Amino acid sequence: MSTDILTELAKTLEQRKLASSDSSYVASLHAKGLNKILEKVGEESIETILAAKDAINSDDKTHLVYETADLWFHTLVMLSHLDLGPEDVLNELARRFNLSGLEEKASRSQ
Ligand SMILES: N=c1c2ncn([C@@H]3O[C@H](COP(=O)(O)OP(=O)(O)OP(=O)(O)O)[C@@H](O)[C@H]3O)c2ncn1[C@@H]1O[C@H](COP(=O)(O)O)[C@@H](O)[C@H]1O
Repeated sequence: MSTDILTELAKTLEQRKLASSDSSYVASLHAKGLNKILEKVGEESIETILAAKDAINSDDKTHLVYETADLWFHTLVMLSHLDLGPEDVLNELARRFNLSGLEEKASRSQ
């Protein structure tokens, strides 16, 4: 489920590169260009940091999850704009995980 949604969302983001910017937020970001997309990544990063600071003294971490989703979403738009996708980042994380030997340790402990 979790990686499926990344894959499906990435497909939609790719399609939005060719869509009209009138009715699509993502198409409007692509049309405005990389600097606008990076501006959004920066804004969402700050909002995520502030939400994390609030979350430390709260039982309700919903706002932090919401802001993190905004941040992940805008980084996916950034990757798509540069002809990359979530699989590139997931492959890199998998490479690091395998390098560290954690995968082997995790399967032994199951
Ligand atoms: N997951 C998202 C998603 N998350 C956040 N957002 C938008 O990201 C924006 C970020 O919030 P802000 O408050 O900063 O936005 P804003 O003030 O409208 O933006 P700016 O004018 O500052 O750029 C909001 O407009 C949100 O609606 C998203 N917009 C779209 N998606 C997905 O992308 C798909 C394609 O979207 P469209 O291109 O709009 O069809 C959708 O089906 C969704 O699955």
